[in-house]
Amino acid sequence: MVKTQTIEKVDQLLEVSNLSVFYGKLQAVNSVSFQIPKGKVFAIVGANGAGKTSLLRGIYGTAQYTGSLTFNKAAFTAKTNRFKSGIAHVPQGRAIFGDLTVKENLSIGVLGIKKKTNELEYLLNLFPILETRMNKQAGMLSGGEQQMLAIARAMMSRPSLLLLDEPGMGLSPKLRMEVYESIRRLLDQADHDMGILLCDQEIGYALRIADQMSVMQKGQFIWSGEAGSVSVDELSTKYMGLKA
Ligand SMILES: Nc1ncnc2c1ncn2[C@@H]1O[C@H](COP(=O)(O)OP(=O)(O)OP(=O)(O)O)[C@@H](O)[C@H]1O
Repeated sequence: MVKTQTIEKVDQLLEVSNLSVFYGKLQAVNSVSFQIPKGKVFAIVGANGAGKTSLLRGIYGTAQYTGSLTFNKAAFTAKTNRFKSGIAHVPQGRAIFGDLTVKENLSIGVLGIKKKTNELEYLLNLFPILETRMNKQAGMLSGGEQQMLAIARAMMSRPSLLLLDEPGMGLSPKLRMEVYESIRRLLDQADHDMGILLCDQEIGYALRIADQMSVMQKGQFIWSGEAGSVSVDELSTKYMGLKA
């Protein structure tokens, strides 16, 4: 009798095929392909100038790109509104409104979309620290709290895909770890199917929370695999040119 093997069907959230990103004549991303399954954190690590931010911008449609993007089984064109399709982008540098309160910052996250009833309650469960800071000016929060606020604001629209560009930048190792743990928690505790694409310069933090990872260099992926299949030392020495 012939044995049939059951292959688990993976439900892909985002399928990126031959993505290239350009700034005029400069090509920042060179024909990159990967998939993000629902419920997973996909991390892209690479040094300064590797092309991480450009890749996120290509996916979000804010930089000129070629290649194909399929999100929740629908093909994107350059004109598809990514936010309305269910993608939220937290760019580098915590784009919060420092003069507004935490509560006001969060309410901006749902502008322009159909309001659900309990976004705030849902978010405060995921980021309990923000509940104690609701009426505080966002500019007065610590760096880690500001980063959590930026992520929480993006989550107010309950995106299916969250794009995070170096969420630990400028934070102390302790705060950085807190932010990364809250990122993993928000995926694991989300009340809907979602995935996360995270870009980072440092392998160690990303590796702790990622399910899958790629190393990017000069606009291309030079290593891709399961995060659990590799050590920080191996990736650092072999692919990032760093000493163990
Ligand atoms: N707006 C822009 N106009 C022209 N070139 C750009 C622009 N943004 C980025 N680049 C170039 O694209 C390449 C990739 O940059 P990118 O910011 O994507 O890298 P990165 O991996 O995110 O780096 P970092 O970790 O320093 O943010 C670099 O050569 C950079 O100089």
